[in-house]
Amino acid sequence: MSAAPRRLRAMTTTTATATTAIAATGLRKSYGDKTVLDGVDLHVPEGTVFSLLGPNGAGKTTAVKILSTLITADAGGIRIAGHDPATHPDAVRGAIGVTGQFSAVDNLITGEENMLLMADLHHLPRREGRRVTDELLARFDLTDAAREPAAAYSGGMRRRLDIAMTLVGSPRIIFLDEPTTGLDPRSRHTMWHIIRELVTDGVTVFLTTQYLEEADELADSIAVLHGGRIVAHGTADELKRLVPGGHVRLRFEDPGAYERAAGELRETVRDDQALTLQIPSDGSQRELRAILDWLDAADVHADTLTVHTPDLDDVFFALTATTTAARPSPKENVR
Ligand SMILES: Nc1ncnc2c1ncn2[C@@H]1O[C@H](COP(=O)(O)OP(=O)(O)OP(=O)(O)O)[C@@H](O)[C@H]1O
Repeated sequence: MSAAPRRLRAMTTTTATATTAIAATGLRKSYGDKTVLDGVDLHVPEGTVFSLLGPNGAGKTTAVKILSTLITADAGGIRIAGHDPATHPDAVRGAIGVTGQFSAVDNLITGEENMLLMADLHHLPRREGRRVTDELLARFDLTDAAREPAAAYSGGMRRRLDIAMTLVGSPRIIFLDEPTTGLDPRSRHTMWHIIRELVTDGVTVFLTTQYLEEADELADSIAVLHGGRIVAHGTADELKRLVPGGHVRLRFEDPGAYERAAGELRETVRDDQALTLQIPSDGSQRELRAILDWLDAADVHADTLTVHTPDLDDVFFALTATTTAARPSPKENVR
């Protein structure tokens, strides 16, 4: 985990009086007889990264659309940068930027033209628009490609241009709806770097993501949306403490040693194909020593021993288990 979120976490937990950038209470939204948001409360202090997690169809985009004035809630109170979107939508729009799953980039014109168009939309004087465009294109490593049509950009470049366009209006709050979906690992890391820089500049980031690792890396605070409600809320570390799942994994190359160990050890989860045993453990030195002592005493030789502490994936799948299919990660492919 990076140093920046830790620093921010410490800051947000100690600064109880921090100004609130985004607040929602009792947010409700239904489409026909389908209730998507069923009384959602959110609180995001200024200058922090908040991540809304939830399985597909949980209502994350709906929440972003409501908070960013694109649609209205059926009920609930909202304050964005101190403004009520129901009564002062323009004030809210002036304070926020939104980068959705569907890009605002016009593929038929160049990156530079997209930026200048955005500067015009924000009524920036010509020279100021030019300056901001050049500065942002340089910041997002797009200067060399500035005069190429956006259609020729890679997915990562287009996503960077999209965020650069959002920043033309200098928003203090940015909604990023799945900003790294479909990006390769390198582009994803670049995006994470951009998000961290935004926060360093004091911008508040509201992030929805399908990648738990992304929330773990970036977010000061995480809420899990499920069944229309926030089912858990806290820092990544707080959420990880909610679920058991720590274990030590022993892997054997010799089937005989594996069988002997499996026969002796109680409370293990066997994987007969991979010849691994999973022993519940908090990963403490005391428990590891006990396992090693037992292996020595039983004269059993494990080829590898790895310690697994619960991660956000464990939390997510535990909290959203009722409608989410079995966890696909190969590391959970244990019988
Ligand atoms: N305009 C609409 N009319 C009817 N139903 C809608 C509308 N918009 C969203 N929904 C439904 O509301 C639910 C929540 O959708 P939403 O897009 O907010 O979920 P999400 O958490 O962002 O999902 P994903 O991760 O797949 O993007 C879904 O069941 C969706 O089909």
